[in-house]
Amino acid sequence: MFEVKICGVRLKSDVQAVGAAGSHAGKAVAIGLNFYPASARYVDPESAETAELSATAARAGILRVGVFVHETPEKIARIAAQVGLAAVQLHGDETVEEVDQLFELIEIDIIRAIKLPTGPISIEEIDEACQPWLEMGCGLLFDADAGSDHGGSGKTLDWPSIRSWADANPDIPWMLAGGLTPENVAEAIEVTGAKCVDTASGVEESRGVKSAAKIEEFIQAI
Ligand SMILES: O=C(O)c1ccccc1NCC(=O)[C@H](O)[C@H](O)COP(=O)(O)O
Repeated sequence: MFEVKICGVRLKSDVQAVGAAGSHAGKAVAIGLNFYPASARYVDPESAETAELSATAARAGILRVGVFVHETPEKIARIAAQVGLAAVQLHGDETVEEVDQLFELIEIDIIRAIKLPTGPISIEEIDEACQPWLEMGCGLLFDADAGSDHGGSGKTLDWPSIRSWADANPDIPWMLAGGLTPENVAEAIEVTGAKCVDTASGVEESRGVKSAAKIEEFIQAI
């Protein structure tokens, strides 16, 4: 679907930076729009600014992924239609029943954040965390467990553990997140074999404020 997602984009200029960097590097890019009110990266789904952000991305051929934490399936479906999302990313502790209901309401992809500890973890433990979501048809995004913040922690996963799981499951597509930066993303890809990477804090000047230069460097480094 895409090779890189820059998550927590809040300004039209951020979208333009992602589009330009994607074109320079010849990469399929996506943006994450964060609809979790407690996040420093929150954008209001009802605002004219968000509609304009989404329209700017659409014109540039950039996919929009909506990030949600503990919203009702009905609200997620309404926002997805309103904003023109290509996928929704569930980053809380949503239940299988809630995700089942969401599948009834939307036809776009559902990405499940699999929040893992930052230390070494076995193939079996990762399998167990993924299994319910794979059975439902969700896409997988591996991220570092951010506790009550849910995401965007800047913490990295144990990449060799992810590689071991990926080698044991070569037919399952997945995405890598968690503390990826322009400086470490090439190594993360080399170690894990990730085909799709996601970052939020690694391309920011300060929490919630994206840097066009870091977005360019990150996408160039892939
Ligand atoms: O970014 C947030 O503030 C956030 C808050 C709550 C749930 C999810 C959130 N972000 C989701 C993402 O896709 C991030 O890119 C991912 O968690 C990695 O973040 P980082 O370690 O900062 O690159």
